[in-house]
Amino acid sequence: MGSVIDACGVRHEYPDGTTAIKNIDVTIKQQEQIAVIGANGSGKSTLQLVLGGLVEPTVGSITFFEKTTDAETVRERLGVLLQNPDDYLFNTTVREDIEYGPAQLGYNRTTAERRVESLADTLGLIDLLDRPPFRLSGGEKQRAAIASVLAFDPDVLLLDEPFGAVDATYREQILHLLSNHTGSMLIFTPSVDLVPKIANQVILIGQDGGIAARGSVREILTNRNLLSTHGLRPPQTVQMFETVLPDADIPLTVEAAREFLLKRES
Ligand SMILES: Nc1ncnc2c1ncn2[C@@H]1O[C@H](COP(=O)(O)OP(=O)(O)OP(=O)(O)O)[C@@H](O)[C@H]1O
Repeated sequence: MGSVIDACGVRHEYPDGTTAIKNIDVTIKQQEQIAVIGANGSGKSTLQLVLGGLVEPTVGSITFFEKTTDAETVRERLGVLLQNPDDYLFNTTVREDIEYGPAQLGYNRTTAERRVESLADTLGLIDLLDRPPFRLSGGEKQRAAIASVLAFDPDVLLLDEPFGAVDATYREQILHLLSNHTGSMLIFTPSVDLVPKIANQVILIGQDGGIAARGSVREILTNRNLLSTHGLRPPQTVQMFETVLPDADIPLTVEAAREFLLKRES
């Protein structure tokens, strides 16, 4: 399968001399769904900016879609959601913000409106479409920002903490939208509990800003020593079952844990 992002020997230093990420050699292939986890300050957001083509690496190179190192030529194929939703919401109304993507893609008016309505409906934004984005709550802003990124229908999603300010109901809706995304997806997050629901692979960023490990969700999230070396803990279900079950059988989500317990009772 072809690669969508190929990073070779990447390092990024901020102007004050801080090295945020280093020795990054990573290939993201079509349709891979990867959670990039790491402790606070390990370099996840910087890696997202660099892999999303918004920041040039200080050293090394990024090739997009096996054809270019110039992110601007493939900008609309990369859906980058930054940590701060205010970075997306710059129009007069929420509707205009979400419509911006389909308009850029040259969709006709009816198709664009349908896309906006469908995303707004799933993300509970219908009644907020005519509001100025600055009059939204934190969670509403985050949902509007996600809608405006998904409206582009990009080939690759790079999402920094998409669930941060969002409540449980809309978290499920976002998970549902993301599970329908057929392209590649990278989710950058310090919280491991949702990872088994959204990803099938994990990249662990170490506290030195390098890739400490890459593997299946189960392989990485049941490895308590590896996680604790890099300032993280396994998901709660792993913490509950790790002394009771072998790693291969530990339920990774609450739903899987419930199923396991019900089966055991019957
Ligand atoms: N603009 C900047 N100038 C200088 N150093 C920075 C800048 N932005 C981030 N850093 C530093 O780079 C390192 C990586 O930061 P980054 O924001 O990429 O980490 P992160 O893993 O996303 O953290 P978090 O989980 O807290 O969001 C940290 O040491 C941070 O202090």
